[in-house]
Amino acid sequence: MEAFVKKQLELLQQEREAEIEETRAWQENVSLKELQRKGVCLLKLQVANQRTGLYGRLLVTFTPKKYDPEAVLPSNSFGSGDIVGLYETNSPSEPLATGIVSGITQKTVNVAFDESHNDALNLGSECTYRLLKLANDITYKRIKKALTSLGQYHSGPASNLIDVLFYSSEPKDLVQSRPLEFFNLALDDSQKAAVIFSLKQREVAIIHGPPGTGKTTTVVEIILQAVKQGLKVLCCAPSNVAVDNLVERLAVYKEKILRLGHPARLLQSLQHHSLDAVLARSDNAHIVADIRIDIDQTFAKMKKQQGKEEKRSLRTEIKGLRKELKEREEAAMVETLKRANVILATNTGSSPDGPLQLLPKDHFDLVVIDECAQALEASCWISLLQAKKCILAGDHKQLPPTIISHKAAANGLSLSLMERVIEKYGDKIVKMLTVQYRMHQSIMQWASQELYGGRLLAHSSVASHLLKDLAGVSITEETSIPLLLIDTAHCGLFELELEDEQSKGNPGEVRLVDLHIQTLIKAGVKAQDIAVIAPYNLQVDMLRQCLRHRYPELEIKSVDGFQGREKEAVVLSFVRSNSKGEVGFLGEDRRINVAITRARRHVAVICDSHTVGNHKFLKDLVTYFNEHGEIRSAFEYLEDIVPEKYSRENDSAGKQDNQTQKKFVAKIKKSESEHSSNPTQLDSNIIGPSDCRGEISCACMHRRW
Ligand SMILES: Nc1ncnc2c1ncn2[C@@H]1O[C@H](COP(=O)(O)OP(=O)(O)OP(=O)(O)O)[C@@H](O)[C@H]1O
Repeated sequence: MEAFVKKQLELLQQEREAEIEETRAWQENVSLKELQRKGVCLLKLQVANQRTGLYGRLLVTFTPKKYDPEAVLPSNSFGSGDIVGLYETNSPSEPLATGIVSGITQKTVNVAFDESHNDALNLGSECTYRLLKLANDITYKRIKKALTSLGQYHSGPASNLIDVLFYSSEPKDLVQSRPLEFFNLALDDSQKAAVIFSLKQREVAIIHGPPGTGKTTTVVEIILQAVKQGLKVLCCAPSNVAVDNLVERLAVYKEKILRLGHPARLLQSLQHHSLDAVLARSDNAHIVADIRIDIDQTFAKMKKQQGKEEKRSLRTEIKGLRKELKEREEAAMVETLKRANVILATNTGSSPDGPLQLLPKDHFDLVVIDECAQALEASCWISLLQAKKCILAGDHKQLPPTIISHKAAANGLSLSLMERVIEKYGDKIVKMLTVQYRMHQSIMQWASQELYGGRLLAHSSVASHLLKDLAGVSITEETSIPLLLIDTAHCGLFELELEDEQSKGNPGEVRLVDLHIQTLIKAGVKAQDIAVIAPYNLQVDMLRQCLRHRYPELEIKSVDGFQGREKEAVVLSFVRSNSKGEVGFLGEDRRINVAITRARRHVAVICDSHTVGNHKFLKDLVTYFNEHGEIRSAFEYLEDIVPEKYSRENDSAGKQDNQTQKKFVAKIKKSESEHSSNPTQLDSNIIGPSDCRGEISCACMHRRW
């Protein structure tokens, strides 16, 4: 364990340095205007409104400094929960304060500033300000602290758990428990088995939930059963979205739950479960509300005051009121925390230096970590040190946590706790869910064979569902097939080669995606039921530029950004098409698994089978589509393709013994004769290579891949 802690601390340091370096590299070398263009800075803002909100914080609404009330903010990447620095326009270096974005519209951005800051904050309505997105080092500090505590842990509630997770003792024999009465009567046998197994294990149980197998459904049942047994549960996940998902699902059962975390970061519909909201409903609430009114009134008085002395005295008064507010809230906090049966937070939000420090060390009986395979192991130790037993849920066959430092990732930072422990103990501690409720069986079968030992079964409600079965969708060729591959091999639709661009784009594939989307929409499939997914951010940008204005409800995202989601139809653009046969990070099996398994009824893959065929896993995918789906050549879609030279096509067509290749040769010949007499133009509505280049140069700076 000591060796693990030492190594993790080193790797974390490398990761932190890589992140700082990345941020510095693109922030230092560019002007503020350039930063605004890249979406990470908002210039010339004015204060439209400021009030005490979000449970005692100063909430400031900023708008563009223009006299036109219709003025909108420039396009930006600000989102709820982002940490931002507030600067005066004319003072370039130090921020006046840091805050958290609590909401953003086209015309306004709301920022919540904590009490410690807003004493000093005196924002004038005539001044102009800028907001800049900042890197967050709180997460690193908390993870580091947890690792240090793990290294120094001698005795406490988590002793046995630590021994098992670091292999100095075996997971203990099962303890007997009485037959369960399930809350959710629809659970399937594999889910029931996972619930029973998890409750019986003494130190650790793992729920392996392949895509769509009801992992969260199972975790919710486990939590409800644990509470029924009188246990206090701390439930975590690496992201706010995943935690909110659990809060939403548990709330249905009217369980006593409490969500920790800055209210600005929580889904609005769930804010009433937040600690701040529960406190606001506590017996102290009236007194607290009165103090808040006093704060607002004193604040308003202070702003009108001209005299320095009076201002200072009012500021002191505000400080005193805030102190009283805090003390009263803290007293109520202990009571609220103790009353809850399930406390939910992100991994880092469960830090014992937050509200949880008010609880006794042995308060929790069970820690549940959902989406554990996507979390840094070190971040899991923040909550794990607080209980004697843990249940981990996730799927280590999907994408691991995002790591910036390739070196740190290669040396073990991307290995999740879940994967590490499964490697050691295998079936002794794992139960896999085997019935999936998302995909048509042909879509599922590929993932099952390749990654899940052929153990997945499609539930009868989804096994043969197709797009044509959806209300309002007509029966066409496209809506009647679950698997379609549009092959660009030998069509000359190469990826862009740009020296200063790390990411990849492929304009030809953008056109093919567009045409396939048009076909689906024409058949009656709703844009909101379709996702377009590409592994590269540059391609995502290009696809958005081409499609967004026509189909605002179409979701276009990177693979990594779509993990955990599903859509009726998914169109994938694999992008890579080059003479060297390079597939880059498309060669990560887990990324392809996530991409394919987002689809419920239809998945269309657009790729160059010649290029991706150089990678075994991708080649097998193409073969699978060949055997179980429909394959079309890009020639069937684009009239204006100038085929590649015969030398390249000959060599692969001879090697790959499949019908597609034969089809292509025929197509190439046909197309060649047509093209020689009928050169066509690029459709002016469709993005072409020259349109894309402008977008590339301004979108690349903040991209990892
Ligand atoms: N036993 C069941 N009977 C019917 N439907 C179920 C069952 N279990 C899960 N589902 C459905 O399957 C879908 C996926 O469930 P859930 O969100 O729990 O899965 P998940 O594994 O957490 O998802 P993801 O793969 O996105 O992580 C939901 O629509 C859920 O209602």
